[in-house]
Amino acid sequence: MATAQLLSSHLHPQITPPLPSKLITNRFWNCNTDSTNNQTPHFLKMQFQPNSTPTPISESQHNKIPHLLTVAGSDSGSGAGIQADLKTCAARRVYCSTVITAVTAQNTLGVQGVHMVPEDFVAQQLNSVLSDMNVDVVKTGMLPSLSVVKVLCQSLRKFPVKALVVDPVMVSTSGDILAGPSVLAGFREELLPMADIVTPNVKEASALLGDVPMKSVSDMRTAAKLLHDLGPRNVLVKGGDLPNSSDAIDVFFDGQEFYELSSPRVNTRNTHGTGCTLASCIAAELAKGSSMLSAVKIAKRFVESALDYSRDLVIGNGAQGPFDHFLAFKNISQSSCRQDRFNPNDLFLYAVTDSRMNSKWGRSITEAVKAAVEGGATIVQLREKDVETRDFVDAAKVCLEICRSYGVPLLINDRIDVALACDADGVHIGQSDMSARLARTLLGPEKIIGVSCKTQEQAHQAWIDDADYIGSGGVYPTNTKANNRTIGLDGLREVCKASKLPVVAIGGIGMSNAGDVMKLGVPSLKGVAVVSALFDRECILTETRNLHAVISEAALLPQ
Ligand SMILES: Cc1ncc(COP(=O)(O)OP(=O)(O)O)c(N)n1
Ligand SMILES: Cc1nc(C(=O)O)sc1CCOP(=O)(O)O
Ligand SMILES: [Mg+2]
Repeated sequence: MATAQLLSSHLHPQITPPLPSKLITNRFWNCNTDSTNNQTPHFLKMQFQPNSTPTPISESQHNKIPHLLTVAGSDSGSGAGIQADLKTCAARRVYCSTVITAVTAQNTLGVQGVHMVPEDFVAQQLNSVLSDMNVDVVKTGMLPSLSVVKVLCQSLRKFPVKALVVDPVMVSTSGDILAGPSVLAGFREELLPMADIVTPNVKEASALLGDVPMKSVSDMRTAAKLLHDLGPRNVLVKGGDLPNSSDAIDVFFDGQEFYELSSPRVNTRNTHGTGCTLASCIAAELAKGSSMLSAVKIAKRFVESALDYSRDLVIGNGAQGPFDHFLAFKNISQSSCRQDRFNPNDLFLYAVTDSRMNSKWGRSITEAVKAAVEGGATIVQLREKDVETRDFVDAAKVCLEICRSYGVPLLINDRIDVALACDADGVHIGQSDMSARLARTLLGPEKIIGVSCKTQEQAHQAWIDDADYIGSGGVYPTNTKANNRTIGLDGLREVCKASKLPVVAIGGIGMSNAGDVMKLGVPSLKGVAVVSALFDRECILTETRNLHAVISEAALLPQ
């Protein structure tokens, strides 16, 4: 049941240099190469060789889809329970099978009736799915009796899975009791010790701990620690119901560190099913291979975006309506070829374009980008300060095709509108641009957001605001950006040490000093971002290859 295999480099990032002349990076893309049909996307795997032209490798045989089993109750109104889990998994592109523990008659007014499924039939459903279907992760919701908890634990011992996510559902959003006191004992003694994460809200956390008072974030931290003592590997105490807070603050505890994850409270009546959705989204991301913290952060973003996009939806006449799991993706997931998740190692060799340099050398943006990715750039940012918006969008669309064919993410500097218009993989924003928090709201949970940070405080804020990485500099003086304050290697080291996000160094970096930057040896430092060292040169392809070789060598050296 351990999640060791799920804990990727996101939690403890290390510089992972590509092996020279070997595979640099494998990225799996959900690509539907034929935009005219709507069949299930197949996977295209890209393989990069630093000293040779990258070649796409078709992987039509790659047929395994991450698989989640939800063990929960049915909600006739479809806002919560099994139905919410199915919708979440569909939105997150994970297969979901179901074991139904109870059938509830409910709507936006409340729960009118509960029909419990006999435990031997729950056992039969569990056996049917787990004995046959290669389930990756199990997520639990409403477990209406102690005997159902016991039956589930027996099945999990017989058919171990990669991870168990326990949402200790006890009371519905409308206040109706969905699990009695005997179930509490089952949770405490049998299920929680098997869980990789438990996700109570404050009321559930309080009940699990024998009705301890829960009034503040500090109480939530204490509760997270006490719940962790009951056996689950990770605890997420959700603070959405905590009074007197403009933000929804959740406390995540992994047994060693506490993380306070905050998101703005969305003002809407449509909150029915948020707990089920959050837990099934965490489980879905774990099934895809995310680390636990990364899965939790993605799930929070997903719920926040869905609530925001559904804030004015009207379904039913009661106090608490359901929300739309798919609306958030209406505008931003039209493209069938987008990267699933941000990989911090993509920051390794970060090429940032410059329109003035392209004009000087008589090159188009697209020619420059093509040469950089062919040379081994692992991520590209279009930093085109002097280009007309219309031309920028057109060029960005072509660059996106080029980058996607090489498996390289493409970000847009400053211009969220351009990023949205061309469905780029994300944006890079500075301290005077809009906040990363607002950019996240506009771009949704999946896009990559980078923020320029010169100080530890800015790095902390970027993390709070849900950015994916920070760019830190100027490490050395530069002519590319006017009046740019230089922080030096010492300043970079300080920011990297404080940053919970992966860092890319920028400013005056080139062949002569990139090695020194990479040798800094701080785990959060993932690579170098360069403009003139690639684009203010005669042959971008050669410069990129050479710089790649230099930083690969430096990253491999012992610190
Ligand atoms: C990777 C990376 N890091 C920092 C910057 C600088 O961004 P910003 O501070 O917004 O300045 P401009 O690039 O807009 O001049 C960057 N672009 N990329
Ligand atoms: C775009 C940018 N941002 C910086 C920062 O310090 O945040 S320095 C910089 C310019 C980097 O260009 P070159 O590689 O040519 O020095
Ligand atoms: Mg900017």
